[in-house]
Parts: sequence; structure tokens; C-alpha cells
Amino acid sequence: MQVRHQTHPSQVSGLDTAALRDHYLVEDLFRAGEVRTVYTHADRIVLGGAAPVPGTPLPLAVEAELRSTSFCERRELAVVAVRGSGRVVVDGESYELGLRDCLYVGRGAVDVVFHAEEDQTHFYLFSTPAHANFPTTVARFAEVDVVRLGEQSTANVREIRKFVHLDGIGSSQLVLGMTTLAEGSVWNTMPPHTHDRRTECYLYFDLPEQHRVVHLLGEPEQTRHVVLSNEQAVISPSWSIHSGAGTHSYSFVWAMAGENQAYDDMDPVDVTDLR
Ligand SMILES: O=C[C@H](O)[C@@H](O)CC(=O)C(=O)O
Ligand SMILES: [Zn+2]
Repeated sequence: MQVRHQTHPSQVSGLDTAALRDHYLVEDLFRAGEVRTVYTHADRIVLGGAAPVPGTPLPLAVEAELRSTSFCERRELAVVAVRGSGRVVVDGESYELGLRDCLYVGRGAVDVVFHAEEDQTHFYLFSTPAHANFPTTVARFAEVDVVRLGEQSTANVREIRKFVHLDGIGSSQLVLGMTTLAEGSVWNTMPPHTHDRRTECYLYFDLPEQHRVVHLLGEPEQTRHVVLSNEQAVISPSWSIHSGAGTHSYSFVWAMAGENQAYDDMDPVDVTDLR
């Protein structure tokens, strides 16, 4: 488990490319046969990747940094199949996950084991502390409500699906969804916003290997960028915008934790105010 510390907005102006990447970019989450995790002090989120190999179950181990007897002893967890498909067995109960489906695992689950149906099955993990137990539930990509946003003229036609949220799968504080860009569209979350009450992380996927996303972060009046490739994540502190443009269309899992769960509780930023 890698540990990341928080940053202050005033630090950002002095960070060079390598330092920006060290603080905010999460690389190498997916390694065949492994679970890899990153603990950030920002809202105590754990980001992870589980890449089981067909025929070899991969358990979610509890790591020393959590000082708990099982990963979910004090945490809730969301699992999203961003490549391939498989199932997740939670305390003996099996949940099939097709590509882009999401499993929410409530606090108190003891055994979580990942199984791959295909080669190169990648489960993205997003976990936050929880102070209440909510039922373990699947949200299917094909079944959740879709919000269509954006225009072709601004290259941001996209579909937003909310999986874990106030009107969907209930949770203690975790909020998670998926945004899929239409072919020919490249911008997400433009105009951008902040929500000083929640940290948000994006995991970009479905981006061809030779393409990149230029992700914007920082306070609106002093932005920086981080260049990401497929299946990399980026941590945006609560004071930071989080928006990106790809050299190709892509999808991403957005997930948040913090003070409240109201999706609409955003502070919008005018494009003309960005610096
Ligand atoms: O707070 C919410 C998040 O930033 C995302 O839902 C935004 C997003 O997916 C988009 O506009 O494309
Ligand atoms: Zn946001």
C-alpha cells in the first residue's frame, strides 16, 4: 500500500511536472495476479486495482496501514470492472460483474475475493471510511439512469451514470459513477467546478494505448495539468477543479468522499475565469 499525503493549494504553483505527478497521478494499479492500493490522506480514500487471472482467485488482503482485521472492517468499497469481466465473492456470496458494472461492498464484509472470467480483467477499487453499514449491492451499467450532457460543437457529448449516490445504492459517504464520452468528443467537466466538501478521483479507461488525457487540476485561478494514459487515476483535492480533454474519446470512473453526498453541490467555474 502506497501512502500519499495531502497538499496545500499554495504548493501547486511551485510543483514541477514530476512533483505534480508524484502527488496526484496514480499509476500502475493493474498488475496481473495482484491487488495494488494507494492510501491518500485526502478524505482517507483508498484507490486500488485488482487484476485476477482466470482460475486463480485473488483475495483482498488487509494491509498493515489500515490497522484492521479485514479491509472493510471500518470501510466501504466500490468495485468497477473497467476491463474484462468476472465476479466478486463477498463472504461466500457471488456477484457477477460484466464490463462497466459496479459492486458496492458495505462496511463489515470480511472476505472479498476477485475472480476473472477473461484474461486481463481489471477491477478498479475505491474505498472510504464508513460509519454505518449499508447492504452490498450491484449496479449494472445497462440498468442505471443515464444523464446525457454536452454538445458536439464543444466536443463534450457524454453520458453520466451514477451508481452509488443519494438516489441509488446507499452508502455512508462514498459516491461513484461513470462518464462515457461519445466518439468525437474529448472534454469532460467543462465548464469545470469545485466542491470544497469532497475529494474526487478519476480513473480514466477505454483510452487507446497511444492516446492521452490532459487532466486539469489546481484552483481555478491557477491551473496545472497532468497527462494520463489508459487506466491511470488522478486525485483532485477538494479545492481543485477536475476536468480533462483527451486526444481521443474515453470513459472514466469518478468517485468522491467527504462532507456530503449531494451530487449537485458544486461550485461552478466560468470558463473565462480559468487561468
Ligand atoms: O462531481 C461530479 C464529477 O466531477 C463528474 O460527475 C463530472 C463528470 O463526469 C462530467 O461532467 O463529465
Ligand atoms: Zn466534481
